[in-house]
Amino acid sequence: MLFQVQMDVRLPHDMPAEQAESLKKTERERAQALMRNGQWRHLWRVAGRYANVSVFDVSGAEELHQILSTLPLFPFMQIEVTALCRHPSSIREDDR
Ligand SMILES: O=C(O)CC1=CCC(=O)O1
Repeated sequence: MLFQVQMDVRLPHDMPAEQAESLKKTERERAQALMRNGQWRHLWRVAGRYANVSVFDVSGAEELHQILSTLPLFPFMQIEVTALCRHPSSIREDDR
């Protein structure tokens, strides 16, 4: 199943810079591992905001929740999930 996920990152202003950089580094490593195994299909920055729009390819809501809730930045993100399905007019073979 495909899910669009919007993540808005809200790091506390008083978080020490070192801690913030460490969290971002571990988040990047985890995201790239999930991209390599195909679960995190797209990752786009929302222009002008500390937010991303992503597409996940997972078995269902439980797997998606397991992934999102274990992201290093999870405690500092507001997350919105939208289930996707194939559009009948799409000509892209990978939109499944
Ligand atoms: O910067 C973000 O939008 C949060 C994030 C998700 C994956 C990653 O590497 O950073």
